[in-house]
Amino acid sequence: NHVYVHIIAITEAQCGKLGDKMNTLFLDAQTHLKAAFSYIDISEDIQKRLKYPKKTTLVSIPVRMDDGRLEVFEGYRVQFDNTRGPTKGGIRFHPSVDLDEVTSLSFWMTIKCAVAGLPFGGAKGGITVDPKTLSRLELERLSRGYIRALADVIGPNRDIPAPDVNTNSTIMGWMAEEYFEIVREQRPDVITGKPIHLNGSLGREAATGKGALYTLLHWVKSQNIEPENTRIAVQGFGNAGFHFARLAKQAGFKIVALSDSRGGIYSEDGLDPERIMHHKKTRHELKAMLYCDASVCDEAEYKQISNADLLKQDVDVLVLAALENQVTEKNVAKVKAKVILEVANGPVSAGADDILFNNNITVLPDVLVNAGGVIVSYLEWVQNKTGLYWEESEVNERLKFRIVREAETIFNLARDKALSLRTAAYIHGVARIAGAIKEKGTREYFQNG
Ligand SMILES: NC(=O)C1=CN([C@@H]2O[C@H](COP(=O)(O)OP(=O)(O)OC[C@H]3O[C@@H](n4cnc5c(N)ncnc54)[C@H](O)[C@@H]3O)[C@@H](O)[C@H]2O)C=CC1
Ligand SMILES: O=C(O)CCC(=O)C(=O)O
Repeated sequence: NHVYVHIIAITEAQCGKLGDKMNTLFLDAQTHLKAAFSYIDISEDIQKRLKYPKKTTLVSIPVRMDDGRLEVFEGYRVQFDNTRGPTKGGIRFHPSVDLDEVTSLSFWMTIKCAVAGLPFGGAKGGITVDPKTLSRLELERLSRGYIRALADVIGPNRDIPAPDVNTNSTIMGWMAEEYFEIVREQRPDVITGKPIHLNGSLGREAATGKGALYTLLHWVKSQNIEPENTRIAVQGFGNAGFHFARLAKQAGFKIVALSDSRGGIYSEDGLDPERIMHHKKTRHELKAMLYCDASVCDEAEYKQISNADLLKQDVDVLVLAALENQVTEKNVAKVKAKVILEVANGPVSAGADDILFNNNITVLPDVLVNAGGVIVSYLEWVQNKTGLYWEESEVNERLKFRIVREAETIFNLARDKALSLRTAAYIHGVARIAGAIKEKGTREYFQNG
């Protein structure tokens, strides 16, 4: 029965019916594609091609648990489109991972890699698991099992995974090592986001947050706004949210609210993300800051807020750096921020996005804002392929150059055509994908076999 459900799910994903059946994220994500199509001269064939994931793989991963039990986990890898190059995208470990979510994330990766001008298509993977319930050895066995199950599907010139929610450089290191064992060859270019000691790139850890900051800085400059006069609330205090908050404070912005999955804190005087991360690491929750002695923390007054409260803060910029569908038609009316910075993938639903546009709230879109991660992953892949490793400053320069260049194009397009920044970003990315599909010739589209 279990296998049967998997086969049905794959068939439906391949037939593009996934959205209709599950009626959720993938269908919502595709709305932006439709909006972009109306501004581009793009054939019906190409439009149709972009609605279907190219390849969907579902695997079961048996793991021997520490107490001797065998547990079987569900794993996914969706390779959405590889017209512009090998597919690329992270691996998520989370209880909510399912085919709908992974397909949507693989679609966003396809648009993002094109927006960033990288020679990659898009993919995403995941395992339905709460990694917090596993021991370190169970986590390693699960990570290695994922690669054993998918070794034929990924590859340095085929599909290159990377970290996403609840995965990190350590897990990428285990995965890369497992792949080397299978292919009997050292191929560091098979996975990015690896530890520095295992041929990872300097700068990858902070790249997503840093890219988001470069995009925001370019935006405030275009609007003649000073960082010092800009108050920010950040939802999500993991890899992307923490590095963004840390670097934004350094750049002069005032971070007044932060949250993680267990709740948030607010301070009118401004928060220090590095100090808060230190407390989170020792006490395992961001709110630990609330209980700590003022002499250990600092003089600021902290107030506890809920995740829902964070979204309603009267700030200049609301940064969404957690999961998808955080601002929807249900809560969008409560958003008071003037700008939303989408560091997470898909944090604003399509319906909410339209309302925000009509209310003159600027949304800086995920496919541009969080592209810093995959841009530095690309730089890691290039370094692995050439064997020549760069200084961190060189990596950061290349990241900045690329993301600011694409941001400038998108900001100009949105201004000239009076479009939302998201529609402009999709037009920019989809035009590159459509160009590649067209140049590839007609074999796939007009002939059998
Ligand atoms: N890590 C990377 O390089 C990239 C990550 N992203 C996206 O950024 C987002 C965050 O990813 P990471 O930082 O890597 O994951 P992470 O696992 O390091 O951190 C996620 C954070 O979100 C928090 N969170 C979860 N649910 C929440 C809620 N309802 N309210 C507030 N906080 C909540 C968690 O407690 C955690 O602090 C995801 O959408 C991911 O796809 C995008 C591009 C690259
Ligand atoms: O670094 C990468 O290859 C992909 C990161 C990712 O999963 C994302 O941008 O959502």
